[in-house]
Amino acid sequence: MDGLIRVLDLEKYVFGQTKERIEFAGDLVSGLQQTGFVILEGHGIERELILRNYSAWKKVFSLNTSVKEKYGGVVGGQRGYTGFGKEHAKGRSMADLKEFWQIGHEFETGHPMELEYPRNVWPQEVPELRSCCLTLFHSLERVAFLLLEAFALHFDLRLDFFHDMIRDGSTILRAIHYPPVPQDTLGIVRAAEHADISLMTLLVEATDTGLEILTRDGHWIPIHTAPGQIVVNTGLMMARLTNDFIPATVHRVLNHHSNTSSRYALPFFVQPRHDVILRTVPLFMRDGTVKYPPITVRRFLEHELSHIGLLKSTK
Ligand SMILES: O=C(O)CCC(=O)C(=O)O
Ligand SMILES: [Fe+2]
Repeated sequence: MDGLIRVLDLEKYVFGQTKERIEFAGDLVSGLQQTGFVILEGHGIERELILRNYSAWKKVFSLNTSVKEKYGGVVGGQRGYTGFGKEHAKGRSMADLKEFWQIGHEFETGHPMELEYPRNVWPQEVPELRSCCLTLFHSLERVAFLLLEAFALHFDLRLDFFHDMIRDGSTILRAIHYPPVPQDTLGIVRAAEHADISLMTLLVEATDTGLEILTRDGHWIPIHTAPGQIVVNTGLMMARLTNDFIPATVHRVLNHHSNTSSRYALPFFVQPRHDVILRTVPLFMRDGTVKYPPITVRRFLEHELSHIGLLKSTK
């Protein structure tokens, strides 16, 4: 099934002339429209930065649980550490086999957005983490800006249509540790099938295989990536804006039977500010039907996070 997921080169957009930019934008949109996933090269993020992040995060997750727990407890796991047994896929009661740590935007004192999100939580035991993690965060955000600009170009929207939503957004970089899988997992997997809540997700190369997507005709296929490639997928927020024209494709991370080692992953969930209203863009209402009523990002996040065990249920 290799070849089903398109491989795109972002340099074609960044350095290309009008014709090449338009071609890139068309390939991006049709790739996402067909499978909800594309693979990106030429994104300009140095592999060395990614490897430095993994080495710092491995140190963090190898700390004693009692130490990691000191950095937990932020409402909804929005920032800092969330331990095993907390998050489960929507509709599942068994938690995924993972622990994770989330990082968001940092604002200077006095910035109007300073109090909008919980503050980042950094482990004092791994002092080198903050700088390489924030560098990766901003590098991934730059890639997201470019991809969403190409999206807007393809649909003849204002080029900063999506930028206006995600600037200072509720975007999250999530570092995940999936430990070696126990012999008998009773059907529990590293990450059960789910669609992402985000507008778009960027996944820099995970340290092991296991990611699979559900195709439109109901088959699970593995995603294979080469070193340095970024997997890009669209989430529920994009599906709402586009009336499902761009899907939020279901995916999962399977345990591999030979797994005696940990797996680490760094998904970057690109999300708008809380006050942004997710409403279907008129161009996607071709036959006049709108599948999803408008909802603020704040309300949508509360609703979705309550379904995966991270927030108490909301009305
Ligand atoms: O671990 C991965 O490769 C992907 C994780 C994922 O799908 C998620 O956290 O939403
Ligand atoms: Fe996901």
